[in-house]
Amino acid sequence: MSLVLDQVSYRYPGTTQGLHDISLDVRTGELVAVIGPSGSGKSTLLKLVSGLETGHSGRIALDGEDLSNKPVHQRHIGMVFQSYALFPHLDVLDNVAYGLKLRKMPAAERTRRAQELLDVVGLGDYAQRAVAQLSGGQQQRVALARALAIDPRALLLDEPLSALDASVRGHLRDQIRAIQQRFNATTLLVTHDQEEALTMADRVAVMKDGRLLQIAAPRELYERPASRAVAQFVGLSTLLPATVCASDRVDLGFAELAAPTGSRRPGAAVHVLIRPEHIQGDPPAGSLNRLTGRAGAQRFLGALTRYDFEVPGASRPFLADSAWPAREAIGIAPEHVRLLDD
Ligand SMILES: Nc1ncnc2c1ncn2[C@@H]1O[C@H](COP(=O)(O)OP(=O)(O)OP(=O)(O)O)[C@@H](O)[C@H]1O
Repeated sequence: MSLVLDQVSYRYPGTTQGLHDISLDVRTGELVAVIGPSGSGKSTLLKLVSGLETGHSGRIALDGEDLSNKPVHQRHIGMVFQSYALFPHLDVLDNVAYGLKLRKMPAAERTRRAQELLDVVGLGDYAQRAVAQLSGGQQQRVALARALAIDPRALLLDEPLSALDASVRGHLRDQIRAIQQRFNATTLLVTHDQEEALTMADRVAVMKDGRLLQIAAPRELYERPASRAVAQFVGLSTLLPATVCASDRVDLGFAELAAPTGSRRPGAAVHVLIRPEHIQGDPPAGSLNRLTGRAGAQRFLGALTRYDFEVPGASRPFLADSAWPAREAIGIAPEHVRLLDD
């Protein structure tokens, strides 16, 4: 089942907030994560796909079928929310079987199906437990089992892990991804956690102010952000204004760097993007793109130290990751100096 949004716009009545001209497709079995600052429209997007919010322009279609006039229950979409939204008066098995009961599946069959899904999420022995006796992570697995039980045409996950402890989150992230792949479920995942998005998704969509800024595979998004807004939101970096001064050089004001400038002309205003892991400490004197200065604030992160490196004249320090902070200079290979057009 492929999910297609074609020029979808939506405005909350009486406001200017909503979505503006969103086009994106989620291929069969693909997991697309939607990230963006608070208020960027991530939840609104899921609500429109699920049918919890209606009245958009443009088209939302599942395998070619327009969903616009279908009520929530006829869309056949599985949903998992941040708040587990389980029924406290039903036991675990009945929670999972709930959607099947609505769909009038015979009792014996739905018990078998619900038990099967509980086995998949590793809670086969918890079928008769009360929901309140489960941990947050277990409740979220029940919610996932319930969403999958109806054999959904698509799966919508809205911040499914954000209420959980960090230790549970990492494990459950892997589990959800494995189950999503096993079911070949076409999935939209909304998260404010970019690490979650980059690790779980086939592609990541970045939203801001109700618009889609970029959609790309995690590595592509990280290595080739389309704009400064995306670069600032995805991963850590140093971003500095610069001017192209020759076919392979940019001028930062306080120094020049060798960099691939593509087809840009001298005088073009750009921003230089440098990722922390691409900064080399104390390169040999005379090497290309060597900048002298001194290390500032340091944060020890175990395997590496993240530190600021201050270069005289620069408006902000360079952010670098390495085993040890540089003593007197940093270096950046030209291919790791990325230019973003202003
Ligand atoms: N029911 C509503 N009525 C009016 N405006 C709304 C409503 N719900 C959301 N908005 C506005 O629409 C915009 C998008 O909200 P949305 O909840 O989709 O953002 P989000 O990216 O999911 O944010 P967060 O990460 O904080 O959950 C925001 O400016 C928000 O204030």
